[in-house]
Order: sequence, then C-alpha cells, then structure tokens
Amino acid sequence: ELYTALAELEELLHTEHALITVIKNYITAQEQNMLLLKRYVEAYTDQYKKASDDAQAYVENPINAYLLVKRLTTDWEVVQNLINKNIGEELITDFYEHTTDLKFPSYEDLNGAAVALTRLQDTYQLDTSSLANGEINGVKYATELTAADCFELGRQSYNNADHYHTYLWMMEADERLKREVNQTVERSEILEYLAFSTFMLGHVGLALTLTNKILELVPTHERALRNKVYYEDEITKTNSPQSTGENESILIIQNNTEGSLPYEALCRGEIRPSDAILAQLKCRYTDNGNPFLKIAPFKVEEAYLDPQILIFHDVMADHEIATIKELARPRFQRASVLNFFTGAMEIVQYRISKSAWLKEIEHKHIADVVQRVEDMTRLSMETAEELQVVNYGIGGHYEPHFDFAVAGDANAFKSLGAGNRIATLLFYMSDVAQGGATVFPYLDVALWPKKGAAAFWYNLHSSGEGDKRTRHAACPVLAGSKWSTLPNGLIHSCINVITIIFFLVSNKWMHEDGQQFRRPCDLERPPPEFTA
Ligand SMILES: O=C(O)CCC(=O)C(=O)O
Ligand SMILES: [Fe+2]
Repeated sequence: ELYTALAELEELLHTEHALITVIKNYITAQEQNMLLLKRYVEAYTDQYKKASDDAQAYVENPINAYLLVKRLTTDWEVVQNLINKNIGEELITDFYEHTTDLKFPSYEDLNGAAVALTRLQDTYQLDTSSLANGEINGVKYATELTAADCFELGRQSYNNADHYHTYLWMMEADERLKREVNQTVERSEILEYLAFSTFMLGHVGLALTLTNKILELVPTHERALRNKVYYEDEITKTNSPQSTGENESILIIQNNTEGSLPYEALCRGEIRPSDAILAQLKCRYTDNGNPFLKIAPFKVEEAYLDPQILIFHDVMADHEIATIKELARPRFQRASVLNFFTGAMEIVQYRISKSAWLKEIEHKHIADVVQRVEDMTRLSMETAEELQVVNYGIGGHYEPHFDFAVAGDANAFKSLGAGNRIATLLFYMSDVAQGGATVFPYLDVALWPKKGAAAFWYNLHSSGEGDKRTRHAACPVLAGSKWSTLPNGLIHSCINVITIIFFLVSNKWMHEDGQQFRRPCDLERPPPEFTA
C-alpha cells in the first residue's frame, strides 16, 4: 500500500522511469525487426520482378535457380522467425526478472488515491471541473485530466458505492469527451454509470432519459434495454416525475450532504476564535526556569488560553529533520488505531498516514530532540522515549479524536503502557502548501504546519480526567507533503479509580511514574458549562 504516505509515492517515479526504458527498448527492438523484414521483402520483390520478365530464362541460370530455392527455404525460415518473434514477451519477462526492487502500486492504491481525491473535493469544496483542469484553489498544480481519467475516478467511486461522486465524475467525463478530438472513452459507457448513479440517488426520470441516450448510440445495448424496462416500471409504480434534465442535476448536487462537517470549515480556514479571545494571546521567550536555556530561550506563541495550546517556534533544526526522515523512511507502516471494544489495533479510513518509531539511542539527533521535549514541556520523558514519525499520503488525514484513552476502558490503557496520555507534543517537520492543519473543532482553532515548529497541549486536566475540549483532527493534505513527529505517550501519573484498576490488571505499573512532581495532581475538573 503506497498511497498512504507521500514519501513512498516518490519511489513510484523510479518505477515509472524503468517503464519508460522498457517501452523504448521494445519500440527499438520492434523497429529493428521491421527494418530487417522490410529488407527481406525488398529483396524478394526485386528478384521476383527480375524473374517475371522471363521466367524460363531466369530459372535456366543455375545461380538464379539456386537462389530461388534458397529464398523459399532458409530465407523464408528466417523471415518466419522474424514475423513470429515475440519481442514483447521476452522484454517483459526480462524486465520483471531484473527489477525486483521496483515498487508497483496495487488496485487498492488506485482506489485509495481516488477516494482521497473525492475526500479533498468535499473537505475543501473544490469544484469538479477546476480539479479536472489540474487546479486547486486557483493554483495550477497538475496536467488536465482526460475524459478517461475522470471516467476512472467515477468508476472507482462506483466501486465504493459512492453514487454522488460517481455522478460528479461521470458528468465531468461526459463534458470533457465532447471536447476531445481523439476520444479516450466510449460515451455509452459513461452514460451507463451516469444512469445508474442518478437512479441510486433517487432520480429515476433522469436515469431513464440517460438510458434512452445510450440506446440512441447503441440500439442493441442489452443492459440498457433491460434497464429501460425496469426504470419505466419504476416510474409508473412510484408515480415518479419525468426527467427535468438540467434542473435535476442541480438538485443532485444541492442534495449532497457530504462535505458539510463543521470541522471541515476549520480545515478551509473559514473559522477562527473570536477577536476577544485572539486579543488575549501573546508571544514570549521562555527558559522554563532552566539555566541551560537562559541564553537560548524558546519562542512560544499562545494559540489558545483555556485549554492552553502553545506553539514552540524553531525547535527542530533542518539537520535533525533530515536525520529523522531518513531513519523513518524505510520503516513506514500504515498507521493503525486502537479498537476500544476489542483491544486490537486496526487500519481505518479515518486515519490515513504511515508511521515509524524511532528510539532515542539510534541517533544523537533523536536524543537531542527528546531532551528538548523535556525542556519544552517540563514533563519527564522517561516513559516517552520513542518518537513516532508520521507522513501523510494523498488526502492523508486523521478525523476528530482525543489523544487520551476514554475513561473506564481497560484495553485503551493497556495500549498506552501505563496510565493515560497526559499531553501531546507535535513537531511539524514540513511546511504544507495547502491544507493539513491541526484543528480543534470545540475551540475554533486551526494550527497550520510550519517546518521546525511544535504544538503542545495537555490532554488531561490535572485531576487526571480527560479534557474533552482538546478533541482535534489532522485535516487532509491538499497540496504538499506533511511530516510530523510525536513523542509517544507522555504518561500521566495521577492515581484515580481507573488507574488503580489498571494497576491491578497490568504488570507494567512500574512505568507509571515520572510526572507527579512535574505536573502535580489536583482536583481540577472540566468547566461545568462544557459538555462535549
Ligand atoms: O498531524 C496532526 O496534525 C495531528 C496528528 C494527531 O492528532 C495524532 O497523531 O494524534
Ligand atoms: Fe491526535
């Protein structure tokens, strides 16, 4: 699976280069073969012409007689071999034998990439035809899609039973087909998918009109003939209105309920905290009381006050970022999520990225970063020595979630080692051209990734209870590549009823240590007016 991390998609360009080479080799070999065949046929024609002038005189010459026999025996055998020669098969077998290190995307990748595009389309409210023009928010990023490219997007949506996007992309394919000189797809095929998706979206009248169009193009189209009867029956049975064409298309688009989730408006940068809240936010230098930081204090920006969300600027150097990326690349695995009911780690559509874990002892740069986390947060890193490196793929995202385990859930606690995740520190290791913000739907806060910066917030109240206001999401990456690093599991140590139960069932309780002097426990509770 390659589409879930951009770092892996890059490798596909090597594959593409190898494919270009093999196709070129095939053409050269085929051309040489043709050249030889042309020479033979010219020689045959030449001799034949000479012979036909006077056949008898020609064969009376013993050399001519010999050559005639030769041409029709060994020469002909050579020619037959040239005609029969399967250059393609040889080249392809050889290609696969010698390029075992090349990565090939699978059909799941194709489907994943197509779904990602439709997700981006919804989240960022991108108009289908601009996207097909290779434009994202007015910036031209890619080449134009052909009718066949749009058709394939529609077909992938159809495979996922996503009729709305099937409809949008098949409409676009049909539009584009009208303008294509060398048509890349059959119109009847587009119309078939269009008819089916409009029917599934509840517009049987339009489905019938589209099916009639198929029959104008291919009067013997068997499926269309059957569907026509079915749709006509359906119209009489349900007393459905006849098609209104254009108006009905508008209705289909307006009735779409996808893409209207509130957090997506935050992803688009349409919402921000009130001016009253923003006016209170400050930037400052801080040494966190650490003498070591006196001459090089941290640059801290407040992104929100209650709960506090901080941005630390310039806390990861370019050379550290390069080391971390290099170490993580070969180890990427699809990020999974804990199933609270079964306790198993699962791969889910709502979290699309790849992760790798790096240990402090692997490289000085990692140890330096881990030490910096301790200096920044004043939390002990004893229980959080691993760094999780994340790279998001096409449309990669993580839908709204809490970073703390839901109270009362023994499985969730088990996965955390010991105790709940007290805080999250998120290093951004790349700028993201468009999209990819970390958003907090309950706070109207959006943090835009900035290379070398880090976001920090407490997930738990100091009582140990989860702070529901910290619910957050990673918005889909619209353009660019998003890399981030999270020290894993900053562990809280407040002993409450849940953790006591956990102690009793776990043998890892020795890890439950470290933060009690850094962030003392108290009885602070979530504000009563807030219910998530
Ligand atoms: O990458 C982001 O913006 C957020 C990631 C996140 O929420 C997580 O990994 O828990
Ligand atoms: Fe998170």
